[in-house]
Order: sequence, then C-alpha cells, then structure tokens
Amino acid sequence: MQDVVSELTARARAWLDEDPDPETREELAKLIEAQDHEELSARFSGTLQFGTAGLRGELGAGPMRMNLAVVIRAAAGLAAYLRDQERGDAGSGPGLVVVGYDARHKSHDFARETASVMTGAGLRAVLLPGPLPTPVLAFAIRRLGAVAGVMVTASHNPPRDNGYKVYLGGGSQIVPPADAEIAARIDAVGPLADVPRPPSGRDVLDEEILDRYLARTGAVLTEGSPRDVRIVHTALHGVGARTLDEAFRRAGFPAPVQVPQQAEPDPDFPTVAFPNPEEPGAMDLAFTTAREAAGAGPVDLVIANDPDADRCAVAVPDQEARDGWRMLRGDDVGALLATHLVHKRARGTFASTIVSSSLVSRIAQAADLPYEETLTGFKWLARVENLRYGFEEALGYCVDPDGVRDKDGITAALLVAELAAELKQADRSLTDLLDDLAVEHGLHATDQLSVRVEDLSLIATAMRRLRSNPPKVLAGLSVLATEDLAEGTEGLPPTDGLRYRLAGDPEAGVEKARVVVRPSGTEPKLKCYLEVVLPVRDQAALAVVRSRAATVLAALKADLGAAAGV
Ligand SMILES: O=P([O-])(O)O[C@H]1O[C@H](COP(=O)(O)O)[C@@H](O)[C@H](O)[C@H]1O
Ligand SMILES: [Mg+2]
Repeated sequence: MQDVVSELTARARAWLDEDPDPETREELAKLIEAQDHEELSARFSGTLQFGTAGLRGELGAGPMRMNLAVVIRAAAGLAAYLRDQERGDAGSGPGLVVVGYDARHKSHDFARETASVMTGAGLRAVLLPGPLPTPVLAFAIRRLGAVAGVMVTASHNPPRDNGYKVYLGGGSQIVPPADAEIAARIDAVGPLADVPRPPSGRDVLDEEILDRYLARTGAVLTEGSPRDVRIVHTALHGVGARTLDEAFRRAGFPAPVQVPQQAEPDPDFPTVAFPNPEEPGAMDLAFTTAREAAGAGPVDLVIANDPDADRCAVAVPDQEARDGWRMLRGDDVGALLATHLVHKRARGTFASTIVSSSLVSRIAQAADLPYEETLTGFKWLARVENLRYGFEEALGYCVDPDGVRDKDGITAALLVAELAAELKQADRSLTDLLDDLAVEHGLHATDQLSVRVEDLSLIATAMRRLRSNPPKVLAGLSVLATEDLAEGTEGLPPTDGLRYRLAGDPEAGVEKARVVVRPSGTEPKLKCYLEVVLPVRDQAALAVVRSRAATVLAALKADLGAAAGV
C-alpha cells in the first residue's frame, strides 16, 4: 500500500515539475501537500483517451484531466502523426492545421498552444478568428484543404469540462486505427520542455472564413421556398447565436428571437444545470421567452443549439405540455429532415447510427435511396461513402456533407425552418408530418434511459451484469437475439455495447422492438436506447397507438434498469 502511495506521489511530483500552467501547478501542489490520495489517484490512474468525440474531461491538473500539459502532449502527438503521414507523401509542403475553439474556460489558451506546437513541429497552423461553432471548423478544414483540424470544446458538457475534437483532412473526426496511432505518438512525447512552442506560430484567419461558411449554409435551402416562420432560438450560453442569426438573415428568414440571458457566450453557463438541450430544464428559459414573444404574434418553433452549435434541438407548440412546448426527439427531427430532403429530390446515401430510430431507413427505402448504419457518433457517419444525409438521435444532423463533413446545428436549423415554413403555408405543422410518417411507415417510438454516475466503475459493473445475466424478456417481449457489440457484428467495428432485438406482440399491436446499451464516450453516463415499432391502421388510430407505445417504452425502461442494476 505504502508503495502504491509513494509511486502515486512520485508520479504527481514529476507531472508538477513540468506543468506549464501556474493555476494547475498550484492546484496539484496543494493535493500533494494535503496527501489527498483519493483525488491524486483519480487524476493519475491513467490518461484521457479518445472517446466518441476526441478527448473530454474535467479541467484540472493531471493526465486524467483537461489542462495545458495534456493539450500540449495531445498536440505534439498529433503533429508527430501528421509529420509521419507527410513523409509518406513526398513532395507536398508542410500541411495546414486549422484550430478552432469555443468560449469555455481555457479554450482559447488551449487553441493557441495547439497552434504553437503545430508550428514548432514544422506544420502550418491557423486559428479561427474567434470562438465559433464546431461546424465552422469542420468547414474550414475542407475549404482550406487542411491536413487536420482541432476544435477545443466540451460541447454540451458541464462548465467544469473541456475537450479536444480531432479531425483529419476531409474534415471528419478521427476513427480507428488513426486514433490509436495518434494516441501512441501522444504516449511517446518526451519531456514537455522539449516540445517547441514558438509563440509566433499563432496566425489567425480573418473573418472571411466565417463569411464563406455563411455563404455556403444557404445552399441547403431551395431558392424561393417559403420563409414565413417565427422562431425563438437559444445558444445555451454557447457560441451559436451570432452565426445562426446571420445565416437566417442571409437566407431571408425573419430574425429569430434570441433568449437574451443565453445568447452571449458564457463559460459558466449560469442559467442551466447542464447546457445540453437533452437535459430536463435546459429549455425552460427558451420556453419562457417563447411565451413572452407570443405577445407580438405566434411563435412557430423553439430551436436550441448546444454550446458548440453542432447539435440542433427543436420544440413545437403543444397545448397539453406543461409550458406549452414539447421537445421533439432527435429521432423525430431526423425523420422530418430525411422526408424534407426526399421531397427536395436529394440523391445519395442516407445514414444513421445503430442507436438511432430505424424510421429513416424506411424513409430511404421508400424513396429508393441507399441507406447505411454506423456505430454511434459523427466520426463514423461522416465516413459513409456518397453520404447525402447523416443523422443521429443525439440531435445531430449533417445536411450538407460536401460543405461540412460533421454534424451542423446551423444548417440543420435552416432546413427545419424551411420545412416548417412550407408546412405552415399549407396550414400544417411538423407534428402533422410526423403523424403522416407514422401512418405510412408505422410508429417508431423511441426513448432513452440515461444514467449519470459519479463513479465510473458503476458503468462497467452494469455492463458486466448484463453480459453475465442476459435478459430473456423485456417489457413482456421476448429477446430474440442478443449481440455483444464488443465482438463486432454485421461488419461494424467492435465497440463496447449490447444490442437486443425483441419479438413483436401482435395482440399488443407491437411489430418489434430494439434496445442498445452502451457507455457514453463523452460523459460519465450509461445510455440505453429504446425503440418500439407499432403498425398504425389510420390517422384515427394514432392516439391509441401512441399511448400503447408509451406504455411499452416505460416497461422497457423499468425492466432494463432492473436488469442492469442501475
Ligand atoms: O458532444 P457533441 O455534441 O460533439 O456530440 C458527441 O457526442 C455524442 C454523444 O456521444 P456519447 O453517447 O458517446 O456521449 C455523439 O453522438 C456525437 O456524434 C459526438 O460528436
Ligand atoms: Mg456539440
């Protein structure tokens, strides 16, 4: 025990010695001094690993936290990887790396240091001209022909977190084997003092790149299509408001009403517990703004971007809802946008992930379009060949893959607005269209059981428990097949997760159901994704079918929670 403790302290001291940030140095010195072994072992038990969207973790000292030392190591490892690629690619000059950042604590510092490290390694580095949405960075990589990009952001995570999204040329995020190859080079980085970081290597792009991005966003809309739709928008204290406003203005939409308290970037996210539109309560202020704005005429939609504006959440008026508004699920918006694109005669592959609603596959099939399914995360979706539309249940949509090879909350919002305006002109709504889809393809009802934990080991325990004691029946539906995704299945790369396919129950009007369980790769959460499909005879039967679906989903949640012990 004593050995373990002294080894831990030695590791912490060595880290402290080379930590370039006085703030984290002071923090770590105090922990060492106080002999806070619990905290030290949490910070020194390993290193941050690439997850669903790069590195992500709490700000603080040590290799398991986000801090300057970790960022310099990550940048140096990435630079080494890029230089190795270049060597295999003789003749080309030094590659360009574009670095973006959001408005979180330390984001700008991390971005500047990243640019310095890249320059020090012999690459060319440029910073975006301010805290901007992630899709602007993804766009810039493609537009400028960069060999890589980095976005310093923790997206929708709590204020104490930060993160590091890594993109390669082509503008999509890294996947295996590149992530492991980069990780190996990060591990091989020597003493920090030996990593050259010339302060001169921090060129900043001018605003033209944003202008080019904005000019491109209009391409998702049809010229002359209706624009009459009144929207309340929130950026949830992130960086989306200005870019979204300008995109809407250029497209000819009425100016969205911004939620005033949340429109300016604020790293403390003071009005929300979690700046994630999926979290209960995150939209409360937006709904309040919508009620107030209604005095000046009806509000058609409430739209939220997550803080780095790559996600887009949509709420619709609902008389029965507590605050008069109902959030659409990412799955609903995914199906609506798919339908809209089909009506616009989009050609190419539609794609979605194994944890998202399968409705989009039916929409694609009915339109004679190829459809593909990938693992969770846009890093996978973005790689689908001939991609025309990619969507995931986590409020992510790629509607212009040639412009932005990642999810984009701004272009998604434009397209939702266009669709809503078209429907409005015909005296219809997004909910009417969802009803039509349910009648045509069957009701695809989805829900998520998401369990946030303090102690990460609880997630591993839950997964183990499900693996050793697989459920045979869930919500009264028998489990037809259990797939361990860690073994790789249906041509998908191996990943930690379990998938259950459940039999239908004709008497209960259920065609089939599906459950996927996986640990989040961005937050300490276990996520269970539920889908139940029910045939719908006609519009009149819809209300009954919906309530039946809700009952099955509730039972699924309860049974699954019990099976996983969460
Ligand atoms: O954080 P964002 O908005 O970039 O979103 C990131 O996290 C989401 C949730 O991932 P997980 O379920 O592993 O937590 C992913 O679906 C998404 O593709 C990824 O970019
Ligand atoms: Mg995001």
